Amino acid sequence: RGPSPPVHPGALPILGHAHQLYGDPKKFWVTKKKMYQFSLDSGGVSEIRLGPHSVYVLTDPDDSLVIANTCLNKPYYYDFAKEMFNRGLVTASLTTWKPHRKLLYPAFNMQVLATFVTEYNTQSRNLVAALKAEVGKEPFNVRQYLVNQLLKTVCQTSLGLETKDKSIDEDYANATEDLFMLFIERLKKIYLHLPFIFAWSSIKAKQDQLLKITNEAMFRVIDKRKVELKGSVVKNKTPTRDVKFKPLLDQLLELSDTQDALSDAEIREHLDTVVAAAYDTTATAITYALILLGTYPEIQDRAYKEIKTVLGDEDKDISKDDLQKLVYLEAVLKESMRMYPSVPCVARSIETDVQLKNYTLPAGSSCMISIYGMNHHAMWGADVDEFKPERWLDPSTLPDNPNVFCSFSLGKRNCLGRLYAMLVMKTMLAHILRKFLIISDINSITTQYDILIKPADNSQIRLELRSG
Ligand code: HEM
Repeated sequence: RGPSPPVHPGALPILGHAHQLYGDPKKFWVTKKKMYQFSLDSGGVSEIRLGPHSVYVLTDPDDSLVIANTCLNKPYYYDFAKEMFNRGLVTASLTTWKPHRKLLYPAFNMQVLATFVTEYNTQSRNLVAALKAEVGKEPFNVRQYLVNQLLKTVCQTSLGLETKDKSIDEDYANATEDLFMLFIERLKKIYLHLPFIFAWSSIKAKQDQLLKITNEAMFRVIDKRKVELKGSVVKNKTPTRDVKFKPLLDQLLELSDTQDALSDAEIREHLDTVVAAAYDTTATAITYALILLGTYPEIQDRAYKEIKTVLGDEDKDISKDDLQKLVYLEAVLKESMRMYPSVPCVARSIETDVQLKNYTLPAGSSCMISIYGMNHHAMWGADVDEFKPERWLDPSTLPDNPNVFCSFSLGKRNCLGRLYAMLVMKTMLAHILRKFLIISDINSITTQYDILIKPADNSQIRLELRSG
């Protein structure tokens, strides 16, 4: 089989590297960063061991693409989240994922997303109104504001919920966040990887309580919408409320009616997946963009001037065409997502031997594709650790290998919502920047990891009102 990749330092007999995963979310992030760095220093592939299980850490973009396109199943530790998401796209096994990705794909095309832009504007205005309470005060937790607003935005566009509808609210968001913490808890304690031990653990009991909250909330939304749609067919009325788009839920119910393609349980799993995949990732990405803009006033100034040039002085809504013209703002977002990718790694199961450039990875192992590692690869140049949105404006200053930027993952199982994410994030950022001056210091912020990377501190940014 040829040479094996270098093994990350510190492996113990039986445990492997499992003992290094212990500790709080801040320490966990420090450990993960060390693992990515070792892989980078080792030429792009290294190995860690979770007990008897080998996990290869990839930071080489070509090898990562090979894995991303040939190994389409997720490893057994994604199953920890299966009780919540099951056949939802992120956790689905290959046989379910393939037909379901085809079914959901049209719901994320530009034509559909363009109909959401008015909603993105409305939610951005609500966000700006809420943020006014923080003007002139001490640094605060802007991520929490963004989480609340983006959850509402996603509930509108995916579930058709009106703003005042509280079916999916903070309780749902908190339960989801707690569930993620439990999945991580289980990942770190390898004895809990064994289903029969996990079944008797306090984590399983807590998980069941939380799943009851999230499942019941989502089934209530589906049932209510079914009744509404039936009622409107009987009365021959248009089924949509006073919104000008068809939410994902309606599209899935239609598929279930016309093609008998999806059960209610599958619809619930897709909706939970899309909601969970959407609001926290985008909230985190905007948070880091704001912190970085607050740290570099000249970059913030350039972004502000571009917004003023494209939108003028009026407080008008931002159209899809305006969004396309905000090229510097897009560069700011891409650069902050390069430096702080909300999802720093994804994993794949290796079911048959896979030949990479220098190694053959054996069947029965798994692979961690380090998005963070590749976004910090030496291919970016000597200024890899600097926040430089300008690099995105001139293709000759970007690495030749396009896969080296992979904040939305890479290959066939990449992020289905990337276009949605870019549109909503640009709209929100533009609304925030045209109203407020952001002051922050990225160097005072520590990062923690709980599937996503997030600022560990609540003191994230300060706001001043702009005069012009
Ligand atoms: C900054 C925002 C976002 C980031 C960084 C991000 C990143 C990612 C990544 C890395 C994956 C691969 C996960 C894995 O393989 O384990 C993924 C998958 C996915 N994302 Fe996103 N995402 C974002 C926003 C969104 C939004 C807004 C939506 C929906 C509206 C969405 C829907 C999905 C779905 C459905 C998948 C599963 C795709 C599949 O397996 O076919 N994401 N995302």
